[in-house]
Amino acid sequence: MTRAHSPGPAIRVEGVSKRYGRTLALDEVSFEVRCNEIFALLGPNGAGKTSLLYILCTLLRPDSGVALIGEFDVSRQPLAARRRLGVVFQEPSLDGRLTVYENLNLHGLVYGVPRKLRRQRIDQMLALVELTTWADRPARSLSSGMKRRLEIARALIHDSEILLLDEPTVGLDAQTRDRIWSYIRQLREERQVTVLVTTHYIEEVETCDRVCVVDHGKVLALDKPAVLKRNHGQQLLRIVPKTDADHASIAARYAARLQRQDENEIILTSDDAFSENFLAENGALIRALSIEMPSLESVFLTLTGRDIRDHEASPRDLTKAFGKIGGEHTG
Ligand SMILES: Nc1ncnc2c1ncn2[C@@H]1O[C@H](COP(=O)(O)OP(=O)(O)OP(=O)(O)O)[C@@H](O)[C@H]1O
Repeated sequence: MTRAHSPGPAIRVEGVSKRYGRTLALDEVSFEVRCNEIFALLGPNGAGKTSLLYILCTLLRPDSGVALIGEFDVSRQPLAARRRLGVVFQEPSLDGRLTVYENLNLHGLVYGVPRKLRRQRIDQMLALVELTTWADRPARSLSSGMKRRLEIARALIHDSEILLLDEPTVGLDAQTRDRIWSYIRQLREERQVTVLVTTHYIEEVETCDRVCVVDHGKVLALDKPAVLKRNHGQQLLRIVPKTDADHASIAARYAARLQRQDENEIILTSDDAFSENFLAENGALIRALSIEMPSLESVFLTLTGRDIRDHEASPRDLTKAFGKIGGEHTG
């Protein structure tokens, strides 16, 4: 199936801000997503990605700024904007008692897809996400990876042009994550869908067309992965010193190159000659050392001063998850 795209961008966000009490979740965010691209919003937990997605899918109103889906303003024409969108949220939203087929059918009914077309699309989507043989099973009997595949299929039953995916692979094993990404790419090729995906898995954004790095509600950089690496990437040396005293002496001696340190590790900016000299001079002080070529991780570190690996779910995130389900709490 081919799709004729309108000439403008698929998504336009202009100066969007959103505040929860004292927390400024989005601070004048602006960017455009081109038709048919796979666009990643990369940022740690709490960066503002979900708030932005909620605004785009009309569940949350921005305090200021404008967000457009195609030519439709999400605040003024929410229904028209919504019809163009398929959304997969972080929290599963399938009805576990209904079968796989019924979940898809219900979605088609809600969006007013005529019966014959509904059947046809359900069959197509089930085939795409390889769930045809599961059509008559209750959704609750699926594994988490299969549920995520079903949610992606469901988001496309009303022939949405734009797919918003909030951390679609979070909590899934590596093989399932690869599979989900191959469906996403296939959708882009075969159905000319535009995909905006949020993630904090840096390796996943390598294959996206463009990456928007966000932190503390601000866009820090936006470009193709290769360009981000060229402009902001650094070769890094990750060093695990043997003792606390070794740690202190390395950190003091190379303060000018210090990117980040914690109790286990020191990260220095590097190049080939520096790495070689460092090892020759400090070999006796270190337990382990690894060289990282310019990567998106180093881009993130350079832009934010923080390591994206530090951001695992914390008790604060769990409290925030409560807020997302319904409660509003101020930070
Ligand atoms: N309902 C809410 N009430 C109060 N603060 C909130 C609420 N939802 C989000 N926040 C805060 O707004 C900021 C941005 O949160 P948001 O969920 O948009 O970030 P995120 O990048 O999507 O993170 P995650 O990956 O954890 O979903 C955070 O500081 C968060 O604590």
